[in-house]
Amino acid sequence: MTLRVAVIGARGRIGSEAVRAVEAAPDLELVAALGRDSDLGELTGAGAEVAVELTHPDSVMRNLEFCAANGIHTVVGTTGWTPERIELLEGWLAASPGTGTLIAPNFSIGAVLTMQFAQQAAKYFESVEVVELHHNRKADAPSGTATRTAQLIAAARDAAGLPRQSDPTTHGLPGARGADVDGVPVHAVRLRGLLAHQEVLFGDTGETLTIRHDSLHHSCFMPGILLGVRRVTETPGLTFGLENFLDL
Ligand SMILES: NC(=O)C1=CN([C@@H]2O[C@H](COP(=O)(O)OP(=O)(O)OC[C@H]3O[C@@H](n4cnc5c(N)ncnc54)[C@H](OP(=O)(O)O)[C@@H]3O)[C@@H](O)[C@H]2O)C=CC1
Ligand SMILES: O=C(O)C1=N[C@H](C(=O)O)C[C@H](O)C1
Repeated sequence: MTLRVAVIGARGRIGSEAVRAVEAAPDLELVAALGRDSDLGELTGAGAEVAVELTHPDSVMRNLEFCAANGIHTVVGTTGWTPERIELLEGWLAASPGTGTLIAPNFSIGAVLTMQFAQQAAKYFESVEVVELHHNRKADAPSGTATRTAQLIAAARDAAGLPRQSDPTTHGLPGARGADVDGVPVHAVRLRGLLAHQEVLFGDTGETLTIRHDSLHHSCFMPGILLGVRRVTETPGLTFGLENFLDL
């Protein structure tokens, strides 16, 4: 028995790679590949059991509302997650018992480990900054991965009773110290030629620690997407982060 899978955002950078990955998986069947102009009814018409959502922060909510209402499980890579959006999604899933959604800020194993290592290091260093670097066609900044990394670092520091970090910078151009994500400065670089990269910089007396991850090709996201597709059908409700499906 194969699992019937659809990809929404099928012509995009990651979506087109996901289409190929699903087609190549013997236990999965690609039953629909939707672009911006497609009718969401194609999902139900094709009998999709799982939809992989890889579109744009402006599109993702409408697509997920439709999927939840129709009992279609979703694996979501699209960024733009706020507490308000998560609450809305949880409401749609609550009204559709048995339906599961995985939101993964990053599907690559290296990025998931980067977040875990950063969380682990967070309480040992006074200073921490996140630098994310992406291709220049990216829709948003900071990246979903950098935002999640900073949130995890901040939570680890709060749990250890560490104060929010501060420095004596009082003069300069707005933005020079990056965006403030839960007290952690996050800097975003956009450069033609890059794909997706992140450095987490830690500093304390006489030493620094740099955790760096580089995504060099969209293929690095595929094992995570396929794992999500296979696991989400047996995981009702919202799961946030691929680490929940990994044995780390
Ligand atoms: N979690 C992860 O590991 C990863 C997440 N991402 C995220 O995935 C998202 C897509 O990234 P990327 O592929 O680079 O972006 P692209 O712009 O290359 O692709 C997005 C695609 O979605 C299409 N699209 C937009 N709205 C809709 C809609 N309502 N229905 C169907 N299709 C739609 C676009 O069509 P059109 O071109 O006509 O606008 C486009 O083909 C981003 O949020 C990105 O941050 C990316 C890589 C990894
Ligand atoms: O837009 C991208 O390319 C990526 N988006 C995700 C993010 O914002 O974190 C994941 C990865 O960084 C690639």
